[in-house]
Amino acid sequence: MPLKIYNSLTRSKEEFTPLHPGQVTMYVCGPTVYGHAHLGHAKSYVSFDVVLKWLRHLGYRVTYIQNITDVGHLTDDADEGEDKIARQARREQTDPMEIAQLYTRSYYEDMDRLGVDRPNIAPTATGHIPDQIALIRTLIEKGHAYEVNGNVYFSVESFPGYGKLSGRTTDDARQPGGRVEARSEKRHPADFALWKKAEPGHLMKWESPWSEGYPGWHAECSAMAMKYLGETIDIHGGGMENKFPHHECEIAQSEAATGHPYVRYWMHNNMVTVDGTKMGKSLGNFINLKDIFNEFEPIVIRFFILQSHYRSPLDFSHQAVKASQTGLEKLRESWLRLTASAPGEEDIDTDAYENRLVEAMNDDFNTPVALAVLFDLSKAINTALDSGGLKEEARNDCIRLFSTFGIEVLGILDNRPNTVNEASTSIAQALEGAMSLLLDIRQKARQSKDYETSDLIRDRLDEAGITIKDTREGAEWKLG
Ligand SMILES: Nc1ncnc2c1ncn2[C@@H]1O[C@H](COP(=O)(O)OP(=O)(O)OP(=O)(O)O)[C@@H](O)[C@H]1O
Ligand SMILES: [Zn+2]
Repeated sequence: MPLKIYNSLTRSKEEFTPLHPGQVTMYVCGPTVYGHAHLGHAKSYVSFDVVLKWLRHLGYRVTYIQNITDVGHLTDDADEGEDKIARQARREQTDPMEIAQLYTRSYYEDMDRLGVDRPNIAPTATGHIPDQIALIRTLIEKGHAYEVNGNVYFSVESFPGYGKLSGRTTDDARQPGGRVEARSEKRHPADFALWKKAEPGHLMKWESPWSEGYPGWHAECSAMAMKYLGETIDIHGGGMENKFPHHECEIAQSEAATGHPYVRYWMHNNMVTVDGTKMGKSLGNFINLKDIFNEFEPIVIRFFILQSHYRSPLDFSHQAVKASQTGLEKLRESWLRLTASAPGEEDIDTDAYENRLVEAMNDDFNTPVALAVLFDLSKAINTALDSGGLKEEARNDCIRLFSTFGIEVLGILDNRPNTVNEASTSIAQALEGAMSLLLDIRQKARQSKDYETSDLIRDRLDEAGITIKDTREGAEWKLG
């Protein structure tokens, strides 16, 4: 089965074929860096990390761009309100650039801990002002944008495709965000700002042909995506709340400027919620990743996220993450037992498991199903190991499947020594307990002159690679 992706634009699962064979261009909206990343961000970026890893596993050369929004994202979607970064700078009594840099570093720190691969290019909005100005200039030249009092707006009525992603019409959008539009200088209430003239005292501002000001939030993604990936990109991702207005506006301004389709596959992740409400910085109900990492290993959070599909909502609770932790422990134990196991006679139909894993990932990156298959496989492995071990070939295939899907693609198992050490410690403790029991039983058998039982214990342990030595202090055991 070939890879199928749910395309938000056509509202259907489509077979994936990139524009250029063997190569994929992918753009995902990055964070607005005015606070530490929260669990909602983790869902978005872990989900797209798995998309990236699976595409690379399939052999595509993927160029992955994820921007950093460090200017232009206002507190209100309707082109009003304060810049989020500037507002935070005011609160922390520092420069906006310091805020942006502080939280950019913090963001990558958290994503690294979650095992999220860094993008090939991470362009910032402030680093691409000339590109945004060039895009706006083209839109004005082509009659899709107009200037009023130093502000530039995109004219939604000039672009018939406006609304094709979100399903909104320009009439629906008459009052973006459901509010009565305050600014009357727009020709149509749904027109959105491409450039804004800076108010007095505004710190982040640049020279432009229209005014000293700053770009609207939507302009940066179009300008940077097209600069690095070309006029038509294969995959564009982001959270579903960004379909409107952000992505709708991106489509309008990009396609109006180039005359070409902007994105072939639009992908949107669903939301992390708390008691059914979206987790968000502006809503104040967020849980910082740094705080969660004090309680749970980052890999547990990654596992928790991937246990639900990227297009499903994920409700956060401590109990739910604890349950994930227990589940992950089971997988880890099987993985460790498998790698430490000696060959035996048991067989597993690993092809069947592999087919199910590939099918799950090719079915719009269905990570919960892939994880369920890994659990089934781990049960089969445990049963085989309990019955004396796996045949060499089956054992190698199982190791390959765990490495490919558990480590490389899903990133929920690792080879990090501390994890292995933690797991080995618990196995060593269990072994210690079991051995002390066996040696006690053997001692009792010897005392009652039941040499048949005591020899049986010694010989069977010997076969299992454990040597018993009788000393004056009592019996001792060692591996090998
Ligand atoms: N609760 C959430 N669940 C899933 N994805 C989210 C969530 N919150 C944000 N995202 C996604 O993270 C990316 C970065 O979002 P952004 O930095 O604008 O964060 P935000 O917390 O939504 O900010 P704000 O609350 O101020 O709107 C976007 O693609 C967004 O859709
Ligand atoms: Zn964007």
